[in-house]
Amino acid sequence: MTNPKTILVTGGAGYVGSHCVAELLDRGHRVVVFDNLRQGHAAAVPPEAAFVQADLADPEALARVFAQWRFDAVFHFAALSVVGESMRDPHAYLHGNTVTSLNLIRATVEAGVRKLVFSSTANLFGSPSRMPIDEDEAIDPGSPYGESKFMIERALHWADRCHGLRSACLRYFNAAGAHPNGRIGEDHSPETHLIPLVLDAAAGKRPHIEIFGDDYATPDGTCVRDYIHVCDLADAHLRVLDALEERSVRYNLGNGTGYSVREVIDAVERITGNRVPVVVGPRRPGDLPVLIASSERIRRDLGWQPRFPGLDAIIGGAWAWRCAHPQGYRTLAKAAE
Ligand SMILES: NC(=O)c1ccc[n+]([C@@H]2O[C@H](COP(=O)([O-])OP(=O)(O)OC[C@H]3O[C@@H](n4cnc5c(N)ncnc54)[C@H](O)[C@@H]3O)[C@@H](O)[C@H]2O)c1
Ligand SMILES: O=c1ccn([C@@H]2O[C@H](COP(=O)(O)OP(=O)(O)O[C@H]3O[C@H](CO)[C@H](O)[C@H](O)[C@H]3O)[C@@H](O)[C@H]2O)c(=O)[nH]1
Repeated sequence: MTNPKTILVTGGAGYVGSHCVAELLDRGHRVVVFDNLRQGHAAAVPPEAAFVQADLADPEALARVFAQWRFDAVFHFAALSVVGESMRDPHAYLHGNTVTSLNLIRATVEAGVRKLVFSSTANLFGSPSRMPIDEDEAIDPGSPYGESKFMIERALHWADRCHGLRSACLRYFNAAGAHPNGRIGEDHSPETHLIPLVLDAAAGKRPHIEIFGDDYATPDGTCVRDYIHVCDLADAHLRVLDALEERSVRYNLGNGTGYSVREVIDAVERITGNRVPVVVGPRRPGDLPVLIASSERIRRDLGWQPRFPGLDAIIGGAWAWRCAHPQGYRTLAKAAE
């Protein structure tokens, strides 16, 4: 490592953030995690990272952190991020996600930090005109969650124009998998994501998986998504840091291959060797039939390419983590007592 950097990671105790922290530390960087632990886990933050438990809604807590460390960049993962919840409580998302991000952007600008990498989402593309979806697709958020992410993208646009804060907006498609080091993985409460739910059903921890609709205009009638390994997302964050010397960027991040809900269930049965009981339910409001990313732009610009592109590798890693930590981070927290 020739040039170690100091990075502030908001939401670094969460799923994607903790994998990015691991990648940063592996590459010799210094990390400060800022997380309120509303969803994240202290046990997901390794001892090599400094940890501040605080809320982005608290500008004074932010000011203290920026006064204590001199950051080279900010990685901003912290957010409310459940699409369905945002449909039931739009204010929590339109207000909560934006106010906390505006606090962070202001503190970043005031501290003279010049780079910020932001977790955006495929939910910006609620009415795609073509598949796969590239960065020129029209923005039409599919939910208040997606709208809040778009509002933050716009705030970052103006922070660049007015203050020279360079940002990368990374629109993740479906993050999945677990770190090969076996220490970190996906543990949300409540869990809403398909792969961990199907794994729970395979492990007998849930009676079945409910398929949200099998009457879509897709080959088997179930929704198709582009699952991207969480470590490939982390790698993209590291690559865009250098690109930000020049200009702000936005990239769609996926593998470019779609898998249906039934294909995910079949893969889980194959990998675990267990049967997954299935119940077909109604469609979930807000779900699109197909979401597949074109990541040609980041491949071309930065040479990014997924290291774990296959569904089996993604599910296999997630299964290994769940087998090693059947209670998720609760297992680790107990062991540390
Ligand atoms: N997981 C996905 O498939 C996916 C897809 C697209 C975009 N994203 C985005 O990526 C980011 C990370 O997603 P994730 O799945 O890791 O979520 P997560 O809930 O596991 O992690 C978010 C972390 O932020 C923390 N946090 C939330 N609000 C905070 C606040 N006000 N102050 C301080 N900390 C706060 C939580 O405690 C949690 O540790 C989110 O911004 C999400 O919207 C995720
Ligand atoms: O119990 C379940 C859970 C999910 N699904 C289906 O599985 C697919 C994937 O659902 P997830 O909830 O795992 O993921 P989403 O595609 O809804 O959402 C993901 O992508 C969004 C962008 O489109 C957001 O960024 C969000 O944070 C991220 O989790 C969807 O078709 C959903 O209908 C089921 O059939 N049953």
